Amino acid sequence: MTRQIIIHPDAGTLAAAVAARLITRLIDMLAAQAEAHLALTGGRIGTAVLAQVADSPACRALDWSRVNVWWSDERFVPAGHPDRNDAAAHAALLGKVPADPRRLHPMPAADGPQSDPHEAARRYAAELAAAAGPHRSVPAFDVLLLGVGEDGHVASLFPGSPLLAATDPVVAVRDAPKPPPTRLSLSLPALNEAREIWLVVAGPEKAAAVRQAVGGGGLPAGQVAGRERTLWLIDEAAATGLASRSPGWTSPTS
Ligand SMILES: O=C(O)[C@H](O)[C@@H](O)[C@H](O)[C@H](O)COP(=O)(O)O
Repeated sequence: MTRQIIIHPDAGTLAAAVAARLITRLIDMLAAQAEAHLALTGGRIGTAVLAQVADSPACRALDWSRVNVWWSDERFVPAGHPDRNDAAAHAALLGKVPADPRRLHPMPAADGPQSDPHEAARRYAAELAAAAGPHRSVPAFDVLLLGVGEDGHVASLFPGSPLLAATDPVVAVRDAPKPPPTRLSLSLPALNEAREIWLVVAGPEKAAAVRQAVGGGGLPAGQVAGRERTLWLIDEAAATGLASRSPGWTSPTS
């Protein structure tokens, strides 16, 4: 399993580079398999990546009809609410590509049939299991994108939360420090089923979390690892103070 830190000059370059990397990775994967499973998250840089994917001429080279799209977390608000991560993803990308609607798997909304977040979490877990294949509870996400909060959270798993020890694939979050407070999130075991996890991080306010997570400091962001590859894709500002050789990580300068 490779662990790599790749640093880009600024947030704009980072978003464009991650978009190019994602398109190429998905094209390569679809050359070897019938379908791909992509897991999206919310947040500014995550959404900026999706917008850059949509703007890339290479976007049309990807057979979107074979891409299953999941979410690693979602705000538990009514469907279509601007706070929804799937609303941001649809506006940035999914509404602009010929995706197969049957392969788009938004998390349940607060105004849906499961008005209780725990019930909604169970329903999404069932949807994941149905697509997972034998002996699995979630698909082996080919690429799972994550943003990282200033506090080192990923998806909607926050530092100190008892949900970090959850084993169910999907958890209901009631007291998220980042508004809105009620959310759904994949658990750490579900996140770590991914073949590749890409943590995309920009801004000086994230530098401390990056250093601590990469250094093994116990933050949620430091507890995710792809089964085949873990990439930290960050800009210079978020790399502030990062040792040029972080133990156990390779980087272009190493
Ligand atoms: O629902 C959310 O808000 C995201 O899932 C969350 O995990 C986000 O990715 C990070 O908070 C980083 O967000 P920024 O990139 O906007 O700082």
